[in-house]
Amino acid sequence: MTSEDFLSDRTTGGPADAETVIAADGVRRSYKDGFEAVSGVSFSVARGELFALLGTNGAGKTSTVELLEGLALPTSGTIKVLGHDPYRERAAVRPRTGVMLQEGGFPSDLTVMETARMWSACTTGARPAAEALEMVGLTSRTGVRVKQLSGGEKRRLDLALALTSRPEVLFLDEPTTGLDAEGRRDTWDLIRALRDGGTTVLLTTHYLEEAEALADRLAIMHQGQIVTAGTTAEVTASQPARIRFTLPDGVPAGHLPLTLRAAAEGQRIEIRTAALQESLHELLGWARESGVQLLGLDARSASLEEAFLQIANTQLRSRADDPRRAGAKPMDETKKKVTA
Ligand SMILES: Nc1ncnc2c1ncn2[C@@H]1O[C@H](COP(=O)(O)OP(=O)(O)OP(=O)(O)O)[C@@H](O)[C@H]1O
Repeated sequence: MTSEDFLSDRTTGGPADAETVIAADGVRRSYKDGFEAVSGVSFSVARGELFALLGTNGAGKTSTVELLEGLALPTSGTIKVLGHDPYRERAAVRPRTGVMLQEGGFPSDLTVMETARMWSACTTGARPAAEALEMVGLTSRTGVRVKQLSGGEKRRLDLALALTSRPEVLFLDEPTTGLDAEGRRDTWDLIRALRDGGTTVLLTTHYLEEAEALADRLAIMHQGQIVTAGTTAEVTASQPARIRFTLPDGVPAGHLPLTLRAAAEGQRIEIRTAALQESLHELLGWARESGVQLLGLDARSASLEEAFLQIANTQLRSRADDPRRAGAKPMDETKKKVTA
C-alpha cells in the first residue's frame, strides 16, 4: 500500500466514519542544508485512534512529528490537526494538544513539583500538577530536583507535562525510552487508558513490541517515506509465515512435496510460505499419508519485528549510494534496541 492509498483508505482499522484528527498529505521537509528528511508522507489518524510511527534511525519520524506539532512548516504538502494548520493556526491547535518531545529540557534546579506547577500555571484549564504527577507514578518524587531524576523518571515527567492540558491529541516521541520494564508497562497502561478515554495518540517508538501492544494502526518510515502501513496484522501479512519441524531419521527432506519451499539443515526443516493455512494443510496431508511424524512442529505468522527487520534490511541494501542516509544503524544494533 502506498502512502497515498493509506491517506484515502479508511479500511485499515480506523473507524470508517470517524472524524479525522490528524491529516498529512504529501508532506515534505527539507533542512537548511538542503537535506530532505521527509519526502512525501501522507497518512491520517481518526479521533480516538492510537497511531504508531516506526522506522530505522534517521528515517524522518521526529522530523515528521515536529511538523504535526506545529514546530516547523513543511517545505510542501499540507497538515491539518483538529482541522487547523498546526503552524499557522497554532493558537487554535496548541491548547488542545499535548506534546512529549524526544528530549524535555526543563530547568534542572527546579523540583519535580515546581516544574509541574510552573507548567500548569502556563496552561489554560490545566490538570492540577499533583494529579498529572500521580498519573505517571511520580508522586513519591515531587521534592526531587529534575537534575537528580533518572532518565526514565525524566521521561515520566515529560509525559506528565504533556498531559497537563488534558489534550485531545497527544504526540509522544519515544515515550518509553530509558524506562525499565515495569515503567514501560505502566506507561503503556496509561497510554491505553488515555486512548480508551477518547484521546487521539500519535507515538513514535523504536520498540516494536510497544507498537504491537498499543497501536490501532502503524506506519513504517524509511528514508523520509512511509514504506508500509496498516494494522499490525496487515503489515505482518506482507511477510512470509514460517513452519519448522524435524523429520525422523531415515526420512530425507527430498521426500517432502515439491510445492513446499523447504530449506533443510540435516533433518531440521524450515518452510517459508505466504499461504500458511494451505501449506500446513499440504504438509499435514503428506505426513499423514506417508506415516511420518513431524517432530517439534511449529507454525506461525511473521511478527512485527520480523516484518520490520525484513523491510529495514531490504531498504538498507538499497541505500548504499546515499551517504546522508547512512546514519541508520546496522540491523544487529537496531535489533538490540527493538528487543531491549
Ligand atoms: N536540523 C537538521 N538539519 C539537517 N538535517 C537534519 C536536521 N535534523 C535532522 N536531520 C536529519 O534528518 C534525518 C531524519 O532525522 P529524524 O530525527 O527525523 O529521524 P528519526 O526517524 O526520528 O530518527 P531516530 O529514530 O534516530 O530518532 C536524519 O538524517 C537527520 O540527520
